[in-house]
Amino acid sequence: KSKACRHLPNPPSPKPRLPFIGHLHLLDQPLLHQSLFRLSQRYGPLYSLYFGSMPTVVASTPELFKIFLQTHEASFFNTRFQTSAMKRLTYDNSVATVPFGPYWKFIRKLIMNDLLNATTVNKLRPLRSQEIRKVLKVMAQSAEARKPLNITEELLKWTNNTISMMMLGEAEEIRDIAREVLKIFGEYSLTDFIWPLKMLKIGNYEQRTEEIFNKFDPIIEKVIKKRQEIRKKRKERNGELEEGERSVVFLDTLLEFAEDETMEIQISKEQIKGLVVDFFSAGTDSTAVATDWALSELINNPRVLEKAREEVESVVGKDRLVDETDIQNLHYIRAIVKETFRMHPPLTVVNRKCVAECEVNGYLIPEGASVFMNIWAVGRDPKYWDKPLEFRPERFLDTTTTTGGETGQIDLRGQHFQLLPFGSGRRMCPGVNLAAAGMATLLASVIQCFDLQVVDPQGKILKGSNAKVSMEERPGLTVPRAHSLICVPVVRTSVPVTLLSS
Ligand code: HEM
Repeated sequence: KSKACRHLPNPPSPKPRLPFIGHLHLLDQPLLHQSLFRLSQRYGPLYSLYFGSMPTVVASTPELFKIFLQTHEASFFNTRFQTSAMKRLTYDNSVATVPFGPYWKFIRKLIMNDLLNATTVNKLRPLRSQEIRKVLKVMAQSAEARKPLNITEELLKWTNNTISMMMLGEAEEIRDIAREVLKIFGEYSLTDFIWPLKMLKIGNYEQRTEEIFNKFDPIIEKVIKKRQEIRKKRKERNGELEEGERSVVFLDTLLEFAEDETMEIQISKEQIKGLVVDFFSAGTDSTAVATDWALSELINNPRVLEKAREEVESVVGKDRLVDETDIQNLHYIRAIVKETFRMHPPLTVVNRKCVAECEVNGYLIPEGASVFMNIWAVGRDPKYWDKPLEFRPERFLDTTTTTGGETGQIDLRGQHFQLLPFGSGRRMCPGVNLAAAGMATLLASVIQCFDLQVVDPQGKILKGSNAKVSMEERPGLTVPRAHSLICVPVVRTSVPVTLLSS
């Protein structure tokens, strides 16, 4: 311990701590955020746990989030926790977990300035619009056949295709394997927490990771090679895009950086592949899951749906489909997006690692400890939100004050510590604008075009107050609804069908 911290205790910790498993036996709920919440009611807003041999500190208030993410940002800057599958399948180069240092700075700058900056993202708007049209078309087909549609599955395809198209300029070949990668990222292996098991390599987790890697790697190699060819030909045409050729996608930019010998850091092929997996894992499941929660809340809250519909009709009208550029004028839809993130953050626990011991609220946070910030618990805490279990987007439009401040002013940019679905500070999610705009556009488009009729497991349409969907959660890479959203879409009479098939 450093001199200043020598006398300080660690945050309170449950007893006993067992050999090898530490406190894993206390995580008695299948959902981590719920176990952590339950323990916080007993041990307070700041307590410590051992995940196997990994020391962990759990925080459960916005005031503590601010201390960790802002006041002491430099001490909690580093790598988040990652499983062995994540390490292997991101080529040990995940930007989300790479330690703070020259490579992280370089790649983070590249992401912010060259990939996810407003100009590039705007240029790729036609690609995103096309992917939303595809979802609407599938819904329209299902409506015509009066057949139930697994909307959860369509949303996952939508985000997977969108990210893939923006990143690689194609989606066909990589789609299925990308889904497999995400699936194994969603499982965490006990062996990742308990070192004796790690040595024994219990279970077939490691073997499956290897199998997925061996399928993924040749596909991404092929995609890169294809893109190199396209770039070569484009160079021969002095940068001109060929008729029908897609815009410059993220991979083009990354390859250009890799070839540029004047760069301070020469990005390697392994690092490019790692970033591709990073974007798939960070951007697809999370956006699809959040949109699924939003649609489910709209089904269960017809008042909110009606109000959203009135807004879409007054801003967009009935003669054209919603476009991403409409979102700036759709205030209520944007409030629905925020309200969804408050109640259902896809990443329920924001995670950092302590790189330099420090004092927080009179306790010592030791170097090497993981910090788990339970943002899910704060989103539902009556201390910070008025009637937190009610889905009421209006809270983000009015200026009614709660203990947390004026909720009407709260945004998603990590400055309001009671709402942190995208984290905060220099390691905050760089995809926040892309994700929030994509979600809002998809929601507004579905609201404009369809009524979603809920069906029971036998496929029978439910009516009136029975037409509700379950809000149960299940564990995963992010936290999705426990059951797929299955509905029969019905085209609204006000929408010219020709718009949907064009
Ligand atoms: C609803 C959708 C999304 C949610 C809820 C979400 C949430 C998050 C959160 C909570 C973090 C950690 C932030 C922190 O520790 O302060 C993060 C990091 C990250 N996200 Fe997202 N994200 C979403 C979409 C996206 C998209 C679409 C992309 C890219 C296209 C993306 C790329 C990343 C990357 C690269 C990081 C790591 C940043 C770093 O460590 O420097 N995310 N995201």
